[in-house]
Amino acid sequence: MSELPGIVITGASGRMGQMLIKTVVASDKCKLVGVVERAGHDWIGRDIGEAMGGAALGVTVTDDALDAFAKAQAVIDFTAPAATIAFAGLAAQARCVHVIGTTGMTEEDLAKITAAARHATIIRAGNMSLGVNLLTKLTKMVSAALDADYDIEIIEAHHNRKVDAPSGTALMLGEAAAEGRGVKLEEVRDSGRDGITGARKPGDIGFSAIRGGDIVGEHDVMFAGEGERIILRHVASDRSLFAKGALKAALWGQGKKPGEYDMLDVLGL
Ligand SMILES: NC(=O)C1=CN([C@@H]2O[C@H](COP(=O)(O)OP(=O)(O)OC[C@H]3O[C@@H](n4cnc5c(N)ncnc54)[C@H](O)[C@@H]3O)[C@@H](O)[C@H]2O)C=CC1
Ligand SMILES: O=C(O)C1=N[C@H](C(=O)O)C[C@H](O)C1
Repeated sequence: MSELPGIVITGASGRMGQMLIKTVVASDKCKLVGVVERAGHDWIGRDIGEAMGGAALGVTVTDDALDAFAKAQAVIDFTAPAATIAFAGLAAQARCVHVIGTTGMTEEDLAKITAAARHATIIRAGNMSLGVNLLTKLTKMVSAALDADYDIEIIEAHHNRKVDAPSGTALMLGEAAAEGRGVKLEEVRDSGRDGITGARKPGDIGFSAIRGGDIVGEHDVMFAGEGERIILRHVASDRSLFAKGALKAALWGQGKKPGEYDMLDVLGL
């Protein structure tokens, strides 16, 4: 029997890190071979199962990412932009598939990811769920069918610990809406209205962000016309959704040529 692919999870103590560890441990298609946290974190050196409050898993939390990646076939990374940029170089060096869920990256960060993808298989998406990726398809379709008399507004809601806005998902949906209209999102994006903003500019795509409590992730794409509104909605109620999508991506990426892929490639949408 051939060896199961070994997976490393970065950001091991995070909300997504812990969910990903549970998902990988529960899978019979891969094995957990490493977990990485930032230098100085008090979980470094501890068994990850015990650190998470359960039974030992025989995997020690490390801050030596390259050493962990060298023993793996894939890295699943839901951390922060600066960490993800560094991991992209290390995953390429270690010849690991790099699955990136981290959001909040700048254009400059994304250019670095594209550069790393010349030598590595990178799968990146602001949302790894099947539902949201389907919603991007629907958004593009509806946007293409309607003219600019329908104002497009994207409204997202997340928990009170989220650090970036608009969410990665909202931006994916905005890109899809812009593509449907045949325009560039950066030319029509309107985020964070406040004060005397003036009337809405026709053709703009607006973004609003709600932050509160333990909301996992909710996204509406509203097409507001004269006398009607069409609203496409996705509600995530459990983070395991994202972790299962990320693991699917890590397995799908095995043996794929270096390049930048997304969840539409993984899901065949
Ligand atoms: N694409 C998707 O489907 C989803 C993406 N996300 C994104 O994933 C990211 C993480 O989200 P959460 O888990 O909620 O955040 P979190 O704050 O709970 O976890 C982030 C973890 O990364 C760790 N970290 C930071 N720098 C590091 C470094 N240099 N080395 C190793 N570990 C490092 C932190 O210590 C922390 O444990 C965010 O950007 C979020 O938007 C979250 C859910 C779904
Ligand atoms: O930070 C989160 O929690 C989430 N982040 C992603 C995003 O920015 O869209 C995906 C999901 O909505 C949860």
